[in-house]
Amino acid sequence: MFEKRTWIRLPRNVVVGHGVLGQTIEAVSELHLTGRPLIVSSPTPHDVAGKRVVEQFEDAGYDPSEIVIEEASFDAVQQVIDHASDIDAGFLLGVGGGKAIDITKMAADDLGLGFVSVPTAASHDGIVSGRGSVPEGDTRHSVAAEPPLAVIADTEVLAEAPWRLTTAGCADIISNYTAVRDWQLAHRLKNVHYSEYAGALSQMTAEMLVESADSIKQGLEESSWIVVKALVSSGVAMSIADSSRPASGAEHLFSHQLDRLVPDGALHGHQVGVGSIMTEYLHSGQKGKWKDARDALAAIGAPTTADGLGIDDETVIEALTTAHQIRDRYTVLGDGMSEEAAIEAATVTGVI
Ligand SMILES: NC(=O)C1=CN([C@@H]2O[C@H](COP(=O)(O)OP(=O)(O)OC[C@H]3O[C@@H](n4cnc5c(N)ncnc54)[C@H](OP(=O)(O)O)[C@@H]3O)[C@@H](O)[C@H]2O)C=CC1
Ligand SMILES: O=C(CO)COP(=O)(O)O
Ligand SMILES: [Zn+2]
Repeated sequence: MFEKRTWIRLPRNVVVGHGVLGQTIEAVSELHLTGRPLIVSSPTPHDVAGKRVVEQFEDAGYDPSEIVIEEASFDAVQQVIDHASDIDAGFLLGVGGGKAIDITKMAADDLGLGFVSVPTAASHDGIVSGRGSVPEGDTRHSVAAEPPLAVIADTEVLAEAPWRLTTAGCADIISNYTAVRDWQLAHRLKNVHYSEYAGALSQMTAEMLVESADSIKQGLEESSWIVVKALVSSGVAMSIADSSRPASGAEHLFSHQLDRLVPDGALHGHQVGVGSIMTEYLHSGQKGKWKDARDALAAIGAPTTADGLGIDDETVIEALTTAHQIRDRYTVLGDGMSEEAAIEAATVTGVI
């Protein structure tokens, strides 16, 4: 008997483009959500977009409430849950970078309420995914959370964000190459389930971004358009896989470990980008494609070295040798690298 089943949770409305923040009410009303909206943001996103979202709901006759969280923590998730319960919220909107969006996703998951994602930075591919991460305690990687019912990505807002946030988003996408390689390796060696559709979509997303690298330039709104579409596509790949596997391999383990060792270090995307140079080397050797990964990152202005991340060489080696402990996810790091091998990989690739 045929017993396979799949359940893919995707957003109903993905609205991307110039000025679409002004269409928030339109995009949300199509979802038939009821009750009070709670707008969750962090300080800068609140100023650049959150206030406008609240005003739109007020003007449209809703009774919105808002909360501004300062940091990515379980306390912040709880604050949002408590506030939502106090005001009897009907649905949640997360307005911001990865921090605000993930906290809202996790709170919505706990509350069983609908969630709308309003990114203010094209900095990571969690804007569409049903994954949330709070970098606190031992768990640094994402866990299942409420996927957005709608995504409203205004390229005018995204283009005004600091450029480094956009290059971080590009690097998060470029890291899909090694993530897919790790996933395929785990499939071959450990019989981990591999989705051809999700793997192909994730890889194609990285290829298309790299091919468009010449058009990704500071000051061009078109760049935000290209990057956010790639972030959406990568998030869809995660939704198809029902896992972050298509977009997260050993380069992400390395980044999560850096977050443990250096809280408030570099941006997520920048860390995974540098990680992917080294893990590509581990996959394909000295004459392999690690130079392509490095050159693609350099072309869009993302860091390619420990210096560029502002992280010292010793910490990079410590993160590489201990990254496999982050979670039960088989990658090219296997049961862990020796210090000598880590120094070799980081030196040959010019990361240290
Ligand atoms: N769930 C998933 O699938 C994924 C989750 N992630 C997670 O996302 C996080 C990384 O996201 P990231 O966006 O880099 O982190 P943050 O949300 O911390 O944003 C980075 C910085 O950008 C600021 N910012 C955001 N938007 C603007 C803007 N328009 N103008 C000026 N400044 C702005 C923020 O300000 P402020 O300090 O005021 O908030 C913050 O200082 C990580 O925690 C990572 O784990 C990453 C990939 C996938
Ligand atoms: O960052 C992600 C994908 O880009 C999410 O991956 P993790 O599950 O490793 O947190
Ligand atoms: Zn990522």
